[in-house]
Amino acid sequence: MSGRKLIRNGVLVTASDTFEADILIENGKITQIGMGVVADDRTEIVDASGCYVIPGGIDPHTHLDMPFGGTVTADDFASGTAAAAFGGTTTILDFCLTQKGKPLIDSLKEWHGKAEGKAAIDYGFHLMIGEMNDQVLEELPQVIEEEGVSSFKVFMAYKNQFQADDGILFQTLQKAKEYGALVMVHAENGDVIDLLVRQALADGRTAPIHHALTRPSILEGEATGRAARLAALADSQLYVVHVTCAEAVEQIARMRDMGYRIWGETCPQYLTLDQSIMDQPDFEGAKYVWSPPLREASHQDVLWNALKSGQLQTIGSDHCSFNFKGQKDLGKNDFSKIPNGGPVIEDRLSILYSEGVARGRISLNQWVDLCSTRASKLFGLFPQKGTLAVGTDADIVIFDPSVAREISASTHHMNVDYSAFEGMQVQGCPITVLCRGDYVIKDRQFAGAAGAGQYVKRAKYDAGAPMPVRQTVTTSTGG
Ligand SMILES: NC(=O)NCCC(=O)O
Ligand SMILES: [Zn+2]
Ligand SMILES: [Zn+2]
Repeated sequence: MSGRKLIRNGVLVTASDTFEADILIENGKITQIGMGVVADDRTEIVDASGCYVIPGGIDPHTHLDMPFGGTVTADDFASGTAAAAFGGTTTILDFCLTQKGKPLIDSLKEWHGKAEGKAAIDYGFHLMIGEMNDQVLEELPQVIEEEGVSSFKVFMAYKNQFQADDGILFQTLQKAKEYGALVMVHAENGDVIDLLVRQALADGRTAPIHHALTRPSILEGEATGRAARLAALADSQLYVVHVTCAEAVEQIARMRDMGYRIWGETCPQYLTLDQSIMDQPDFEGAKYVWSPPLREASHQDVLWNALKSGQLQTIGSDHCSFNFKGQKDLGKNDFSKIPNGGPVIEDRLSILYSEGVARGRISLNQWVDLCSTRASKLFGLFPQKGTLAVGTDADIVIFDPSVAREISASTHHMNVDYSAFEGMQVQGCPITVLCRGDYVIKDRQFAGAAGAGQYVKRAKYDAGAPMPVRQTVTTSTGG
């Protein structure tokens, strides 16, 4: 159990407030917040002068130790969660893959086995739904009630691999409404993409840029709109992961305007990188193969505006790292064989602060909401995590906005041989990170332990609480 700590002289930032106060931590919880909190001689004083003190980041979208594209992600729960902590994240929600015919509970056991003894920060799981039958229907209530897994993921893409059909998605939405869960979708039209990919390869278009060109934004918009309408029909809630483009934002905004419970996440890569980076010589573009793909630069303004106006509500990393050498090069002669995904878990908060807050695109409080609080509320972690309040877990980041640094693979802590953001100058850095009152990062050094992270059972989705606010900002469709 963590000792007593008193964080002094910092500026506390929550999703709603910014104020000067001390924070007392006892037995892993916040027990006092106020000015002039008195410390006894057993209390360690942690000085946060010149820094923001924020709730630990919650990354709602990670893939650690995940088999994909004929290989396994470079980061497991040890390296991935340590890197997350360096970046100011204290809880991740990782995607547990399932297999047809295999009990859901067995897949969850497998994912527990990957995380236990390795995770340095707290973690929970989303569960993939790839089929719908009597066994799945029977297991769903147990997954929610006993396992504390209250979010399901349905892939509308990756044909012949993870893709589910509309019937499976619709029934998952119906059951989520009935039992109190949130359905997450990877929204791209997998059938049409599969055809476009086969046509490109038959024409000899094999380079990484063709990954992006065969997954046009209109197919993300179409799938997003389809999923949102199925959710509306089921009177259920929907969370669209990794939104990349104006067409998808427009669909989400329209349905939210009508009062539907539709939520959207985007990621640092879509806010800062554009498709042109994939068209480099020497197969360099493979480093930036994500699905959905990077878009033309014009989509970035739409995404920033959507974050600012509340049309998109969360930032996930979609961390899914593969080494350039030995993994990405599986697709040297065929872009469709390049493992999809990239390393982002460590850079999420810093990029959002630097490109968002420091450049005046979002407020400090929005930064905290996007990177922590909103995910906590949507995924059944609130108020235990995602805010600074008496009685909550002491998951706390001391963030120094005055530190200027350069992102680089030579200094990052992810177990991968390149950085997607190599050379990017960022303002601000997490200095000290506490998870339930224990140091994970102290003065920018790792001070945690593999296995110290705990599994968090999550509450059911609360349909009553987070209804969308009517939007007043209109979105450009990007042409
Ligand atoms: N996004 C990506 O390219 N890889 C991770 C798997 C997914 O989220 O679709
Ligand atoms: Zn996805
Ligand atoms: Zn993902």
